[in-house]
Amino acid sequence: MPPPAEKSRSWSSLPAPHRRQAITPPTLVPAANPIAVRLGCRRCSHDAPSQTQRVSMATTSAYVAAAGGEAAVWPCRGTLLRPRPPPPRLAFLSRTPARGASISLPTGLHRAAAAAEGRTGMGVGSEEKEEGLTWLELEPIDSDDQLDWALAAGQQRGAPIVLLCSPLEVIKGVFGNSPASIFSKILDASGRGAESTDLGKPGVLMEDTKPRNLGGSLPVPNVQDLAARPEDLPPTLLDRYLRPQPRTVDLLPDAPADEQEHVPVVDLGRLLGQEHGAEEAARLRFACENWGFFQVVNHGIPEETMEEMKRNVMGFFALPLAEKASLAQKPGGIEGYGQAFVVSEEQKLDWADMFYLLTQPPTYRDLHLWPSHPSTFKNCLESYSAEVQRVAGELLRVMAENLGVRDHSDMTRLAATQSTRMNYYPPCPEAHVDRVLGLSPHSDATGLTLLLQVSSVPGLQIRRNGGWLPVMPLPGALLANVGDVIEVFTNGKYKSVEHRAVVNAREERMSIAAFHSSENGTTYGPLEDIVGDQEARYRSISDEEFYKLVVSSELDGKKIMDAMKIS
Ligand SMILES: O=C(O)CCC(=O)C(=O)O
Ligand SMILES: [Fe+2]
Repeated sequence: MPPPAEKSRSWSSLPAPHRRQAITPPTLVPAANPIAVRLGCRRCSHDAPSQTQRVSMATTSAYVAAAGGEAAVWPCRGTLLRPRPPPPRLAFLSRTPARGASISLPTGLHRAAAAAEGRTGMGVGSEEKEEGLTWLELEPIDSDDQLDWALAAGQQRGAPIVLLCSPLEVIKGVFGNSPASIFSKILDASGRGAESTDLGKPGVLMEDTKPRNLGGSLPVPNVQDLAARPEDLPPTLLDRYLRPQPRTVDLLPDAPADEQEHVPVVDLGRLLGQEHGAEEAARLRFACENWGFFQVVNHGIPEETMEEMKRNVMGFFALPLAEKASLAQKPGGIEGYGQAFVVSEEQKLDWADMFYLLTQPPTYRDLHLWPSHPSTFKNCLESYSAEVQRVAGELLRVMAENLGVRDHSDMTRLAATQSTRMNYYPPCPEAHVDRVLGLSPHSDATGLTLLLQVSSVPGLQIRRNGGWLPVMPLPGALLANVGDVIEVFTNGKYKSVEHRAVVNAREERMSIAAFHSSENGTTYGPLEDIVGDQEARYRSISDEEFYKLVVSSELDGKKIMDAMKIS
């Protein structure tokens, strides 16, 4: 669904109370307090009742990330922030388009101003009732002077400022100035200078969009529900799950039982350390070149975080169907509870349900779809997803080194976004188990996947030497695999590997796959440093075009890569 159209607003068109602030404009001095700057959006993906609330939702994650704080967010109902001490550095966060630049300040001051005018709340609605800091839009900025004014206002109030920006061309049009000079002004005003951050490059406007809707899947029955009453499964429906060929026939003929030990293991602690770094990097290179899959151990994610994530996912899938269904995918969208990649009534269906969420960066999240039960789910997913994203970034950096990519960010940008797919494979009636698959053969259409298996029930199989090799993750390990985007970036040097999930007659199985990719609005194509003087073997296309192709296709081996190859 397109975002709600924003009312066009300008400084002078604002109602008077917005402008009546007792601030002496502008004498910019280096700030004692850091100013949090967010290049972001003034819209939310949902219909908030007021502009103000949209802004407050959009700024939440910026503030939280900048302040290193915690937040509990209720879509359209306001935001409760529990700030922690300010961050050591200025943070540039992710970006989405909006019509104009604006600056936001904490609401307390607005409340004071509103109260002085005998008004209550300036349209903040339920936000007023929450304790703690909330955010309000202060003013749109549409000139250099106004920017100075707002920065000075922020300084005077010692308040964190959230700057919400438009796409690059709008900024250029409005300010007639280069974005870099605007941002260096902000950096100077913050007293932080041009420090770099983990989240972006200061002085560089990173133009971006919230993910566009790239399409969805045809609706399918809920498999957990079908599995709960197999006797009611009509033969015509069952037929949609039964594949022509028993799954056992294509198992690797001679796969020794212990073959899975050969899926390479990479020790992240060693990889990042001085002493064994080179040795471990060679292991990573070998895994990427020869397997496309490896297990990551010693990754630094606290065991408790992993275990809690598993408990929450189990708890979520154990909820009554009606409660899960309240988080169902919307028609034409992929995020939420349901299934993906079903594009025709004829195709064979997977014996599984999935719950899919955009998890990083925080501004990409649709918090409507984050479950309230189990009550720990949201916080847990928040911590888990950040940890996993860190691991992805670290692995990608060493991959860049291994590949001789000079600017590591060419690879590490593939950890900029993350989506999390929680898979639930119910037990399948014994009589059919051999002809039913939990997840059709596919390669992952993103950059790097990190998979956490929830229990010890086996199910994952990878394509190897012409057959299917069962893989059982080591306890506490994450299973990593190279996705299609890395295959394209590396011009085929690292290949994504087909895999599938089989089902079990008696036991349910769950897995949590975190897919990492670049921000929206980029191009996918072979990296120059890798192609060198050779031929590019894959086409370069926009990520949007790429993902539209992915979402509108049935999961079918490496079909997407075939479409990307230059023949
Ligand atoms: O459940 C599994 O082990 C595999 C999941 C997977 O491949 C996916 O979600 O893409
Ligand atoms: Fe996968």
